[in-house]
Amino acid sequence: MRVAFTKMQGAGNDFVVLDETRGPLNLSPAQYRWLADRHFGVGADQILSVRPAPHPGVDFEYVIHNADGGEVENCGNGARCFVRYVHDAGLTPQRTVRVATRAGVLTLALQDDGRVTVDMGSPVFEPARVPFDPEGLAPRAEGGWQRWPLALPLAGEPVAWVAVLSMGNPHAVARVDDVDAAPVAQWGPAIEGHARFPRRVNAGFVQVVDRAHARLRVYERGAGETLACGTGACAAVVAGIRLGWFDERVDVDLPGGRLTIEWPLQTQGLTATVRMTGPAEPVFTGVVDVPDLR
Ligand SMILES: N[C@@H](CCC[C@H](N)C(=O)O)C(=O)O
Repeated sequence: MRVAFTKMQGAGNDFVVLDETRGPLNLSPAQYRWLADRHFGVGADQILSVRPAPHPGVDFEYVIHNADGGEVENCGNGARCFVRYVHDAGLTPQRTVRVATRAGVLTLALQDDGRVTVDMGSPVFEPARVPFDPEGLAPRAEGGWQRWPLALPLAGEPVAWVAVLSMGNPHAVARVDDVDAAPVAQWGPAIEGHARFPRRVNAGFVQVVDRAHARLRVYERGAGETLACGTGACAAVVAGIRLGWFDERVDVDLPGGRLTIEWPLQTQGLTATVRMTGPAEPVFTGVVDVPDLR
């Protein structure tokens, strides 16, 4: 099957974007994996599909598949690329669009400077809704609220102290002294596939530089370590604000670029929504023959 695509990136987190507004491509998980493959396919961390609005009140449906072929609930860097794509491709004249995702409705706004701001919705802390099983895990005394952070035992390793929450998709955030020396390659897969997370989890490693500045690396569920993870940046900042490390606006430096995350906990409380601002850039367009993999 011949498939037209646009390659995009947001802070180095890269995507194959597919226009399915005129009909579904009905790709199989193996075909998503092929598109994401950096040797045999196009190469991407995630595949983003633009589909028609599934219900009134939204402009499009935004569907996300990880490089491993699995469909997931949310992708922050992808959301920024999504609005840039639908605007540049002439699918809408609007600079602000509302999209339906498996995690709910997101509002995406193109800024005059080319960056994009996304209202990522409210974080979710209830373990069952992450989903996460915290039963019997020891809290760190200084956590002080909702038993955060928790000691997650890793086979053959010391425990990882993780704050767990959902930004529509699941995240476990560990604070580290130096993100360059963080054990991302060892702990990332161990946390991602930990039995306490029935749908697996994205593993973030955050260094607090000061109250308005963080450094972050993320080992993503279904994609491995990426150059940036938007929902991971939101999760790390939300966790850090709740634990008293950060003020309400934080610049997060990831290996591929900077994202600015705002969460007005003090003024609006726990249901405040998280705003993420960052880049979204087209890289190239193309047409590929996708093999008939089922
Ligand atoms: N890169 C993304 C997150 C993509 C989905 C994630 N790997 C998951 O499985 O939940 C982002 O920018 O948020």
